Amino acid sequence: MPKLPGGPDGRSLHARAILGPELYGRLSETKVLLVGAGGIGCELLKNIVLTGFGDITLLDLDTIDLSNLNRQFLFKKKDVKQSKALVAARTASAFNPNVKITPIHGNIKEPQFDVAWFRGFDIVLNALDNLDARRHVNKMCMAANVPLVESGTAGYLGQVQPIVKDRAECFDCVPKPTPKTFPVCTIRSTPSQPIHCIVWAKSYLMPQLFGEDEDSGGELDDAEKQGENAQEIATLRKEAQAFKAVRAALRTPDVGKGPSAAKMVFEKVFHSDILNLLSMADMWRSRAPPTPLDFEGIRSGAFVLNKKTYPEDGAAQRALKDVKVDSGSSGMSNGSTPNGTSAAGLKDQRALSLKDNVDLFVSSTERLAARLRSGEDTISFDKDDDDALDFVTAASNLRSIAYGIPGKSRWEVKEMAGNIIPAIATTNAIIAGLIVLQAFHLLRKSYNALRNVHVQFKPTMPLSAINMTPPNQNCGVCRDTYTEVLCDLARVTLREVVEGVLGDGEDAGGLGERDVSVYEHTRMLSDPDWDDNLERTLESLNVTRGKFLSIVDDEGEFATIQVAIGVLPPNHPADGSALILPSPLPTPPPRKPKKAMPSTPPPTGTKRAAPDDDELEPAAKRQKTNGIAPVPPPFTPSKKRRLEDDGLIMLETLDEPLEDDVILVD
Ligand SMILES: Nc1ncnc2c1ncn2[C@@H]1O[C@H](COP(=O)(O)OP(=O)(O)OP(=O)(O)O)[C@@H](O)[C@H]1O
Ligand SMILES: [Zn+2]
Repeated sequence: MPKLPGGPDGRSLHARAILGPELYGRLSETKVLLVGAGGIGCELLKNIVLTGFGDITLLDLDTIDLSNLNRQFLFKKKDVKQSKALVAARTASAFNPNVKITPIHGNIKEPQFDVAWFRGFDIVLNALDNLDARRHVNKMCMAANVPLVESGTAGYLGQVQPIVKDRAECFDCVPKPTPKTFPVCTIRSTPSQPIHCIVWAKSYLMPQLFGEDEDSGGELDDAEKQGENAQEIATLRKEAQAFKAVRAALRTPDVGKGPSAAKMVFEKVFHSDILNLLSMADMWRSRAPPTPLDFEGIRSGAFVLNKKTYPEDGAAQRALKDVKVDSGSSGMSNGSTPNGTSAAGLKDQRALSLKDNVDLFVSSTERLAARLRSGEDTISFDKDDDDALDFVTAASNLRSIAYGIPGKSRWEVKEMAGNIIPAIATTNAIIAGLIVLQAFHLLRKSYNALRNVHVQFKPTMPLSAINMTPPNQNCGVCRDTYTEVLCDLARVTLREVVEGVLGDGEDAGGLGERDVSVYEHTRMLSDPDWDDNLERTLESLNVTRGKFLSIVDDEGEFATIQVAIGVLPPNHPADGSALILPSPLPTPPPRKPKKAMPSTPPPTGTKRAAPDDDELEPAAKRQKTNGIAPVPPPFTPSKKRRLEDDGLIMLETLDEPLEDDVILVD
């Protein structure tokens, strides 16, 4: 048998043969940032360590949970509650003695991970699980001009997207669907599906009882504005007011007299509130009315539906009669299930009877109340918090019973309330492999070889590789011009930064005399008619390290300049300038001139999906601020927005009939 070369080289024999000596030689020096050490992150860390990447920074904000262990194989039971980044780095370091892994237990959005920090990497690999963090890393990579490989999995599906500024779409070029929302009144008065009851328990009841004491009136104001039933809104307002008493009871030590706090909550939400809603006869003309539940009656087994009040044998009655204990899905039995077990066996997957749900409601409410009394200020839903999950399971099932909707097992509630699609280790492994392949193309600068790769549920074609699409010209992230200033935030003013970055007037080749508006994220800090903030320091405006100032040309002729805010270097002399401007100054490219309207829409083959309104437009009109404003809904100062400000009409779809004086924005 031929002898493999020994020594340190034997380990890399295959990798070197496949990658070639040039790329392989560079890997040991390549600085990689891996964001996320979860399902994909663990697989990916193993891959890059074994491939020969030599300098890896691994960042994750979380600690290890027991439920991670089925797929996040770098962790063991003894590691539960420890930092994911630290444990993953320790385990994976042992796979290859030549690797240096720097673990960071932190949030990638923290200010110290600023543009200069990102610029220190040759490539960034995302292994995240949420849109917000993904968008943040995408923007930082655009600002730092570092290639990024973005990825995600959902059950059997997965995707890898290589991103390189100006050559391909960034993560934000294509708007992402916003999570499904439901009308307030469906959730609060007229649920018809299990998910409506789960959302009610998780996002309404739980915050009302265990969250911050705040007025929920805003949501109802909005519903009213949207034309929802005024009488119903008035009833819901009264209902919300009445929460004060039960909130207080939950926070008061039980003195052993009077009804328990859990019973008070039950009677309010499953009895009185339902009676109130029933009094609105109009509402129940075309839909089955809900049934008020009777706490003592259910516990004693005496609870029966009042046929006089509910003459129709509606869905509520059917649910109450429906005894199903044989499966984990959608069953709800009426009787008690002996000793908390069922034919189905597994505790979390069994169908809960009405009495089971009442018992679970009481015990979980008491557990949560005890936590409040022992010092926890607020408790919000977390799928891994057993007390919270029990509460949401029981409360949503009780509401379902009241409304004649099928119930859900604890397991199903966890999936639905946590928006969880069960993770599949194999999909994560395939995606992690594909990320490395795309990373090689980026490191070789073989841009023509880059592909968006999808793992799909198609036995005939489980993988699809799609050619890269050029950036969306309207993208409010990658079409902007990025620059950076270093400054002493306490000394430098907004005017100094803005005028410094714009430079001289147009005669001297700068943008200095143009009318601009300045934003920090969604906050407007100044515009040509409003300069109150210009003499204020960045610190006083809460414009801190890691944030961006967006300088938007009011004429819309030049691309927006995004100024990343950094701090002065440690060796900067104390009496030195408070501001270091970029050199050369940024030169944003001109925007495409506004085109005359073509009479027909562009051919469908080249038409991009119209960006989602939520992505591009603020729900509220732009708001002037003294720097400490409430955060309005996100928006990116975009071309579309500016055109609207210019008085142009924006069309929802290209199919809308065009008026004569409308300019079509391409
Ligand atoms: N802003 C962030 N900064 C750093 N790490 C983040 C950030 N947001 C998410 N993460 C990390 O990204 C990882 C994503 O991994 P994964 O999708 O497997 O989620 P998980 O939390 O491990 O598992 P599950 O959600 O299924 O319980 C998590 O470890 C999470 O802590
Ligand atoms: Zn983009």
